[in-house]
Amino acid sequence: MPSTTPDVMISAQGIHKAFGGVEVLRGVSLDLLRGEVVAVIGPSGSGKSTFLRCLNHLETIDRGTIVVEGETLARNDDAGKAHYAPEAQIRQIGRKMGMVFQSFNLFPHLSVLENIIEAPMLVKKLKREHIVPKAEALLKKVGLLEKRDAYPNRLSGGQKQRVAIARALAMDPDIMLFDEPTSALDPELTGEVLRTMRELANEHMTMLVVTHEMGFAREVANRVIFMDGGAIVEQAPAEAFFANPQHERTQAFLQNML
Ligand SMILES: Nc1ncnc2c1ncn2[C@@H]1O[C@H](COP(=O)(O)OP(=O)(O)OP(=O)(O)O)[C@@H](O)[C@H]1O
Repeated sequence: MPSTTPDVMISAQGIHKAFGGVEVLRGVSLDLLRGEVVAVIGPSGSGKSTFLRCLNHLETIDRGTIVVEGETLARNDDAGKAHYAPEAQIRQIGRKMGMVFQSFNLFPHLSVLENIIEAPMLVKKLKREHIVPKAEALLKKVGLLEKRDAYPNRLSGGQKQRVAIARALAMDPDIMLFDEPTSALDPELTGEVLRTMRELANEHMTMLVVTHEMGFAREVANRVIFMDGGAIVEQAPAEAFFANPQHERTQAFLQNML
């Protein structure tokens, strides 16, 4: 049974997903708790991004249950196939989660400020004068207020990613999902993005982070999940995970990464 207590922000149970007959998620289950920072690590192709994208309905699942803050996004029907909530409910559930992508996905034809206020105005129907001060406060928070009127092509990768984080936060999500947020950045630019994420974690934002940054997983995450071959092989509190990995596949992976 999926857990629906209020402190479980996302409950995903027995998630299966195949692309063209190849199963890339083989019964993945995870409860993400309020205020938790969970890092999902694992080799390339292990299904980490696909799992994250399923939670946010960027991919549909074949089988399993996804409950977000007590609201069911998908659950198995009598035939054991995933059945989704009606479209309006899917959209409402989607708004509980902010997503940050590896490739930033900023609108190139909009200024930094316009990128941030676009969704609150279009989706939440907020008035411009209401959302602009908030957008400016978010830009200040990510250290980019002076870039308010710049266009994305004038920003570094790290700056773009911080704008993308501010943009996601402007929708007031309860949960932030990060899909390899620093993988497209030059090494010297990852620190500024990780710092912003660390600040969010310190403010007790609930975060699920697919990452190759072992330092971030070790220092910021409360819990680390290791995926391999479309399944969760091992999970533990971050300190225990790195100090004493139990599974030999985890040990081999960490040996390569650290
Ligand atoms: N849209 C898609 N169509 C077909 N196959 C896909 C699609 N998306 C992902 N896959 C495949 O699913 C598998 C899991 O991919 P996924 O991106 O989830 O892995 P990952 O663990 O996030 O890897 P990486 O760390 O390299 O990003 C891979 O074999 C990938 O090629």
